[in-house]
Amino acid sequence: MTGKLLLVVAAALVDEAGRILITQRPAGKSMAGMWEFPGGKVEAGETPEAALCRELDEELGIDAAERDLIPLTFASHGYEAFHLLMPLYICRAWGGDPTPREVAAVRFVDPAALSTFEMPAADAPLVAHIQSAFAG
Ligand SMILES: Nc1nc2c([nH]c(=O)n2[C@H]2C[C@H](O)[C@@H](COP(=O)(O)OP(=O)(O)OP(=O)(O)O)O2)c(=O)[nH]1
Repeated sequence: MTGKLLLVVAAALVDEAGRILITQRPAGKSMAGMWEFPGGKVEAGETPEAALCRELDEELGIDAAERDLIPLTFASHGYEAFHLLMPLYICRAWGGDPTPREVAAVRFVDPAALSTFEMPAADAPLVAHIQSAFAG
């Protein structure tokens, strides 16, 4: 492996209609304009669940409880500069309305439509997993 292992946590927020929330990366960041699952890096001394609740608040202004984060799957992907390890949680309950804060845009989309959005390479297996798990 070249580079370091980077631990990032992410959530698939699911609304009552079964749609999944994705956020758009803002200009100035790596992979700007791409769509992804909300989340971010786990900081030193933080649990993955605490990091995810913090990121959901910072990025979307929503209040999620750790007990409402259900492990779904994970991504393990080698980027040029680092290897990404990213647990993905499902979350169906939170407080507040998701509002773009540190992200360019927020959308709820049908699982089948997820593949029409440009997402980071690491996310392809996650999208496939969600689509098969949510196939109606
Ligand atoms: N939140 C999130 N990050 C993802 C996804 N897929 C994926 O490859 N990533 C990568 C992008 C970033 O390199 C890293 C998340 O870091 P971050 O969101 O906390 O930090 P950042 O955008 O400021 O990172 P960067 O500009 O330094 O690359 O994980 C995803 O679905 N959601």
